[in-house]
Amino acid sequence: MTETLPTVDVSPFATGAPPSPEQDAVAAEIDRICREIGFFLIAGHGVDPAVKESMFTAMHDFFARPVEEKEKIAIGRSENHRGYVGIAAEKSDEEGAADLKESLDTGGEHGPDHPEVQAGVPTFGPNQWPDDPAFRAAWEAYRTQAIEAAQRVQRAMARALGQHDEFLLDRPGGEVMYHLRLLHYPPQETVQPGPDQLGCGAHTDYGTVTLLADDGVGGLQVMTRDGTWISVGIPADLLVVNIGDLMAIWTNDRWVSNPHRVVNPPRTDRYSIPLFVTPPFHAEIACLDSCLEAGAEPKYDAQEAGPYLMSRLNATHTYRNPLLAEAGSF
Ligand SMILES: O=C(O)CCC(=O)C(=O)O
Ligand SMILES: [Fe+2]
Repeated sequence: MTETLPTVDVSPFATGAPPSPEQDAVAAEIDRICREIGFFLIAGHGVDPAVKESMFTAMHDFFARPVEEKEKIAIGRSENHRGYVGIAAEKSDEEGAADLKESLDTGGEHGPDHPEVQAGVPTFGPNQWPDDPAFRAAWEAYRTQAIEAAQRVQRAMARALGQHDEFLLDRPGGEVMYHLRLLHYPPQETVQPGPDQLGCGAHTDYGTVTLLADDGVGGLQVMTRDGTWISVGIPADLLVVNIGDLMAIWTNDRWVSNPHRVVNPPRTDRYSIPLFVTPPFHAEIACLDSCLEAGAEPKYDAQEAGPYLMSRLNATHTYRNPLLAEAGSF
């Protein structure tokens, strides 16, 4: 069954907007939705449709290249988790089969003088670029606008949680991390899924929030709090926002980090672009007082954001974990 997720207009939280009653209404609406399902659609995100379209065009061109060319920028050549991940080189569901998707992982572009690079923080450093000048221009334009959209959402969420508006954007422990992932799911006929094999196995996201654009082909499925899988369609002018594990820890599960997965479409390719937002590498994530009901205990141990992220990447990527590859079905 395809469901329509609720839509929230986040434009009142545009960078520089003065405080307004509309903002309070947006924050209250997000709180109401995320208590039930940690997935919703956003309008008023500020991403120009032409900028999004150019990003999809550039990624189509990249994924259409021969695999040997894509492997020249393989993620295993990067010391900071950026580059190409081939088909079946990741297990989003550690217990399940390998993912039938390929990706190009990108993050902030950090030179050798960046303090976090100097400090050897493993999520900071240079990207590996496709050999295509148009790619980088399209990427820069899209990433800038997607980050602005994610910041609108983070301000609204901070307000909803009774914190000051910049709470999620300005944490001790470094810079908020924005990891832009370009994903390609080939058609079922091409990849021939094994039994229970998916484009992206069931998983929860690891960070604070994820902002997702897709090409309208469909295939994303979300598990609701009561354990039912629903298929989610994404209207062309909207983006999806979903809650990740660190936000569930911060809110003591007031907001849900839903398992979700992707099925390879029949007879057509699917392309999607998640922007993963993770708190600063050294930020301590512990249950917020505003989310702890009287007499209740925190459900989760506090986590340091970066090491939590790395533990999840180590558990799911073959290039980080040779044992995972040996475990079979890769
Ligand atoms: O491709 C999608 O729609 C979702 C991908 C996803 O869930 C992920 O990369 O974490
Ligand atoms: Fe995900």
